[in-house]
Amino acid sequence: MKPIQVGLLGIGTVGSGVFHVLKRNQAEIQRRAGRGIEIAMVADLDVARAQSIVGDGVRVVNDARQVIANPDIDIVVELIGGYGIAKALVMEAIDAGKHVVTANKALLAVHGTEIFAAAQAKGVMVAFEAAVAGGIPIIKALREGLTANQIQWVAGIINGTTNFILSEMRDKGLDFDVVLKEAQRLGYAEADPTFDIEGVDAAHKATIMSAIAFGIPVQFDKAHVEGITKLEAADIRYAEQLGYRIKLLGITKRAQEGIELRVHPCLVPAKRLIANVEGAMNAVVVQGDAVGTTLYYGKGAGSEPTASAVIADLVDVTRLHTADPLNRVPHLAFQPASMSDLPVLPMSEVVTSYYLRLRVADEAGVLAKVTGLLAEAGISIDAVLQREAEEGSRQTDLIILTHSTREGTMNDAIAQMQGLPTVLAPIVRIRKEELA
Ligand SMILES: NC(=O)c1ccc[n+]([C@@H]2O[C@H](COP(=O)([O-])OP(=O)(O)OC[C@H]3O[C@@H](n4cnc5c(N)ncnc54)[C@H](O)[C@@H]3O)[C@@H](O)[C@H]2O)c1
Ligand SMILES: N[C@@H](CCO)C(=O)O
Ligand code: NA
Repeated sequence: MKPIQVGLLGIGTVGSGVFHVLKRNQAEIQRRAGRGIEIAMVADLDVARAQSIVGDGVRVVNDARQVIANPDIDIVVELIGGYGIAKALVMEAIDAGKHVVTANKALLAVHGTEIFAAAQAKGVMVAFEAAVAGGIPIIKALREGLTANQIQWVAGIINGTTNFILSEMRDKGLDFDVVLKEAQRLGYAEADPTFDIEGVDAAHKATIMSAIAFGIPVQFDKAHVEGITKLEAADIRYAEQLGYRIKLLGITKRAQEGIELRVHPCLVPAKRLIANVEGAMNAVVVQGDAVGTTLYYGKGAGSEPTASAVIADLVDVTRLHTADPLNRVPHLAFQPASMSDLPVLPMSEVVTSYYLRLRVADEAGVLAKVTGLLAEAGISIDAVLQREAEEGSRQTDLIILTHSTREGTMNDAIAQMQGLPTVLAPIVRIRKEELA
């Protein structure tokens, strides 16, 4: 049988990895797919660079629409990125009856509902393993491997750039800006690195996992998004002293009244495996009612790790190309007619535990006032760490770890404590998850 014909839109970091791995492992991949997979055409704005990657045997154009219009192309792989031209091209490819493979989490988190509906109507597949945690097969695990389970929660380190920054700051005492530059140099960061450091990239990925875990539409606009730019070195140190590490986590949870969907820095017990995931590595923990806790670990970014996921999708699409469109694995794991309308909860309804740091006057009775306000709010305390005032200073840090409470309740309690004359600076609050 003729190899399935693939058109690549964009041959940068990920696209070139796809080309090289497909070439290197061609025979093995064909044995798995049951059919050859051939990159027949490439579109990139930089035609000369693209041609130098693929050699003379592959046609390179600068207009992606020529790939979509080519009747010989069966699968279009979108590796341009962003919500702009990439969205138009993906919709046009679907409209032209092509299957689509993409690594573009931003696109799917924001426009996924429209894209999956169009693909469903047209009877084509949109595959996106590379969009979440790069090479880690987390989409496959959630959608297929864990399909027997009621998923209870998913929590992950799903942005390599920020995990790299936190690791380097902690281990080497380097400054944020220095480490960010290094992450960019190493190719981990997004084209616009604010997406990484402000938690947006992780929220894109958490949004996609949330949809698959709970059978809800993708709703990036409902996600709570906080990055690492406001984290202070003092909190990283105090967390360590209390037996925790601070990680930027993407979390989605099934709660009583709806679904939690949030990205923020989080204290995690240092003894958990995920707390020891360092550098640019990613890890996702999934809790299912039947399977219990499972952990997925690996490279969430980079040329060949991401290509590994793109090619897995190419193999899946190749295998399923001839299958009954109504009997394929559904895009969001649940049958389109069986999606749930459980709401994504506002952050005030999220239930979690907290680390609080208060800069307080070093005088008698402060601790009693603060703990009194927490007790009045019904928030119970897990641990307290009071620093000795530094020589010559009349201020000190008071660190409190709490048990679980509603975020709205905590907001009110923080406002009350902030009003105390002995609380001298804005209270630092970092959420905490035991993840067990
Ligand atoms: N780099 C990673 O580690 C990684 C990991 C997971 C997912 N992703 C996602 O994969 C996608 C690609 O990322 P990348 O790192 O390879 O980006 P990149 O910038 O290295 O490559 C993008 C390529 O697209 C080309 N391009 C831009 N506009 C084009 C257009 N209109 N028509 C044709 N080509 C065009 C560029 O010339 C470039 O070669 C993004 O959605 C990204 O979020 C990347
Ligand atoms: N910028 C992303 C790339 C992989 O999606 C990261 O740092 O994880
Ligand atoms: Na993946």
